[in-house]
Amino acid sequence: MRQFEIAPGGRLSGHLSVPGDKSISHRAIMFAAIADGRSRISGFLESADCLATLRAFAAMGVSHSEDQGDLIVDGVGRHGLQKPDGALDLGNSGTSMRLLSGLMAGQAFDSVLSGDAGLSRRPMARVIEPLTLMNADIQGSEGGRAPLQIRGGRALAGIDYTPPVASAQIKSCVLLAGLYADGVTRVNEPGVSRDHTERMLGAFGVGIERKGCQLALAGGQELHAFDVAVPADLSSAAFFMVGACIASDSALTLRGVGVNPTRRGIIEILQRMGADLLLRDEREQAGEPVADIEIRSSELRGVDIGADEVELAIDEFPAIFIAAACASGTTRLTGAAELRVKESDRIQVMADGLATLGVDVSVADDGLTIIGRPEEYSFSGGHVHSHEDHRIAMAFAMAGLRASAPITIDDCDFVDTSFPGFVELARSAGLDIQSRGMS
Ligand SMILES: O=C(O)C1=C[C@@H](OP(=O)(O)O)[C@@H](O)[C@H](O)C1
Ligand SMILES: C=C(OP(=O)(O)O)C(=O)O
Repeated sequence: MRQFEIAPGGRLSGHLSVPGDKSISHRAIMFAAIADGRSRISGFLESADCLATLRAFAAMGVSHSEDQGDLIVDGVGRHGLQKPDGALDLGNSGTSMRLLSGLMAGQAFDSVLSGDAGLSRRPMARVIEPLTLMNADIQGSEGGRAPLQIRGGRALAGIDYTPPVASAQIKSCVLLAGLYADGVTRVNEPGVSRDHTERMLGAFGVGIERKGCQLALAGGQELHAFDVAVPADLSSAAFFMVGACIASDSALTLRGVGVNPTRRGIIEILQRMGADLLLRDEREQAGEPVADIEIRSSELRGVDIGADEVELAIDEFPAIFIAAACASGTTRLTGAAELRVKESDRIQVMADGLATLGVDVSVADDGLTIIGRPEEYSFSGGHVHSHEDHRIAMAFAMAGLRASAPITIDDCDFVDTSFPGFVELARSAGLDIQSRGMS
């Protein structure tokens, strides 16, 4: 397993392009695969998670190729997927498993969705339940975990469903099954969640209607090829945004980052904390809002973050906690129990790492409280465990910028699930980071 070693101090500067958006890359493959015709995907994220999705469709007879750095996918149509030879191994990727479960429920053939040890610990009852209501035959192993066994050839029926938590993965799963169902499928969102599925289904020619918090999609619609231009991933940019805020004498521009309103909670939270952060040249790219983000060293202050903001910044909390530890005053997060069921228990694992680095932190069931240390060295050095969670590893890497001694981080191979090239990009921006050990 690779380990990161970060020498203390440093500043971040320059113009950076972080890799493509993971959520949008997954959806681009899935929708292009079941569309009629050839789609071109530029800016596709070649991370382990998205490559797992790509391999799953290749195993179902969807061919792809590369042209001038773009990914070309030859769609097979809504009913053109073929039975794969074995289980579809989705690695560490929750998005692949939950969205594919909806798609597989509508196929004529049986399938098995499996994943690595981390993915096999994550809750899948949240997709098994609505799919079962739609008359799918889907079985998890004990406690509703992967592997998922899905029987094909079922007549699915549209449902009117309210998920128990705001989740783009549950919403997208139900809508994808809805494409194969008789009648209309309705999802009532209990809170705002990222809307990439709705935007991209629309771009592929699917009629999907929103009335307030309800989405409605009629079954039986065909998708038509579309060229997707994937923006840079705000969730990857988040580490550099926080790094530039907390390091002295720093100024970064992050180019072409997705700033979808259902995803940009971190921008609002950092601005509320006093970050010197500006969006430049806001524009639209293949149906998604994009901007350049300029960010400079900032004197941050602690804030309260409540349930209504959680899903808008769901993957950015590890980075936000690092910012909070460098702020003056206290940051309190509530309503964030969902963080406990990501690649790791991101509340406990971050709290443990922060405590190791000398930060005063207390944990509640649904959040945590961090008492910031705005002094020059907000963190001591120390040895932090990422628990095989990419976002934990990258967040603690940025803590090195305000540490008094070296920080080492375990289990960093998983960074490749979302951010291949993180170490090289961070070094080019000024972080003194080394990656050691075998992958
Ligand atoms: O739909 C997606 O692409 C994702 C949705 C989020 O999960 P939930 O929707 O379950 O909160 C997020 O944590 C995940 O990284 C990607
Ligand atoms: C939660 C994440 O991804 P997934 O659910 O796709 O594993 C993430 O990338 O932070």
